[in-house]
Amino acid sequence: MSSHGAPRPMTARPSRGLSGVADVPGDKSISHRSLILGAMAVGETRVTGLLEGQDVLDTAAAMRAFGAEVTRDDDGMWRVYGVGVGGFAEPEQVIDCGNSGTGVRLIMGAMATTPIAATFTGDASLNSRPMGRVTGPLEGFGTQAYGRAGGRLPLTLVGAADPVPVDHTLSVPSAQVKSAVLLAGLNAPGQTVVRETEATRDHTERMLTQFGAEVSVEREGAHSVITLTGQPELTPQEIVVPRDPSSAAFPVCAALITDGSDVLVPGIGLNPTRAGLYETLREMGADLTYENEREEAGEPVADLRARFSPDMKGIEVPPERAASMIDEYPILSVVASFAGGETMMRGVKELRVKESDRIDAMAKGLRAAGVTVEEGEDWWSVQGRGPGGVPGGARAEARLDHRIAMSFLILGLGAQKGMSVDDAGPIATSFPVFEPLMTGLGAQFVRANA
Ligand SMILES: O=C(O)C1=C[C@@H](OP(=O)(O)O)[C@@H](O)[C@H](O)C1
Ligand SMILES: C=C(OP(=O)(O)O)C(=O)O
Repeated sequence: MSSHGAPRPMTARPSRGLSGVADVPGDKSISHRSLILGAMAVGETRVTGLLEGQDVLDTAAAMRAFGAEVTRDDDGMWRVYGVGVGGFAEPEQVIDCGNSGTGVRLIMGAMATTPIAATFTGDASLNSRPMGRVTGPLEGFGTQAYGRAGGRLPLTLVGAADPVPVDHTLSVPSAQVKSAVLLAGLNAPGQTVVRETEATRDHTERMLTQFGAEVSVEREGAHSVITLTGQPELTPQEIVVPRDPSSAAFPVCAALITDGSDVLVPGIGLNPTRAGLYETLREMGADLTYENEREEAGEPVADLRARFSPDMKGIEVPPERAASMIDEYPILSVVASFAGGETMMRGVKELRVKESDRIDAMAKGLRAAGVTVEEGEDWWSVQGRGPGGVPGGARAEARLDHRIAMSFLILGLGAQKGMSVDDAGPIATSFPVFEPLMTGLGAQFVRANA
């Protein structure tokens, strides 16, 4: 939903000795896909562990608007009664995807090859993000797109009546674009091909296979050719959503930078296309261990244990790792502020087109907190001040961006004078229990400015 309500300022006070078990919610990427593919299957898909963040709730509402029945049992299990590939009905109202790039881009793909029209909108953040990267390849199927300048939302799509499959090479490393094309390919006869030169998260490919679609992936290094055979009948599934590694990053990083901490974050999905942050933290010298490594619902999973790590050193993050940790750069820059020496992050221009320009948002807030940051279009660097060396005591702008709000609140736990954000409201889009979960570990948060 685009109405966001009054801003909710919040302050994090210096905190030490965070401890306990942090049960983070389900993976956001997998949650969106469960609802969308459930809606495109014939019959009832059941989903447990679905993330009940606003982004995913908006996708659930959108699936209802396209004709699927989506319900939640009292025990938290979600049921999706799908209408089949090509079975979407024309929505009567505008589809409001709120703050969610994943939601709107995947749903546009899912409807693009059904002969119906739909108009999409979102909040001020989403309506400023580029959509041409998705509507361009969708036009190859015969879909028509009418958006604002630069392909921005609000935007109307008219689905192709006689779709032709496409062979698309991604021009940006984006799982959202890849997924939109594959979902559109579901209702095109013949083979839809997506080629990527940098590996991005592969949840769509995995889940399409799980639902019974024919998908082949040929890999050579980071290059992949993904081929989907169109017009399958998708079989409903029982899905158990693993816990989100992108949300787990916040309690893990809080433990690393606050004196005396020891936190366990169980059952975290460690799909290699998502786990880049944890590799990076270990290279920096973080006391971070994987316990009880196992497989759950076809995804590698482990319990993460993070302890206060006063000896972390800045590193040069390999650019080829960027896609596997793209949402984690804001919180990495916070950890880098408490490490010794420089952390250099290159190949990250995609950060400029997320919910906010994340390089600019973090650079401004970190500088206000007393940290030196340099930046160029495609890179940024942070000069670490060592454990206990970050002054803090400033107020950062969240810019309708959940990850920016959470990152500065975590910074405040380790900074000398804490840290405030002007609006913690956006956190509910991806991590609705962030505040109780963190305070349960011993973090001190105060609503309104302290
Ligand atoms: O496919 C997905 O679920 C996502 C892909 C990424 O976006 P891009 O595809 O734009 O890189 C990521 O930033 C987003 O949070 C979730
Ligand atoms: C970029 C993100 O989400 P989305 O693109 O779905 O809005 C994110 O969650 O960090």
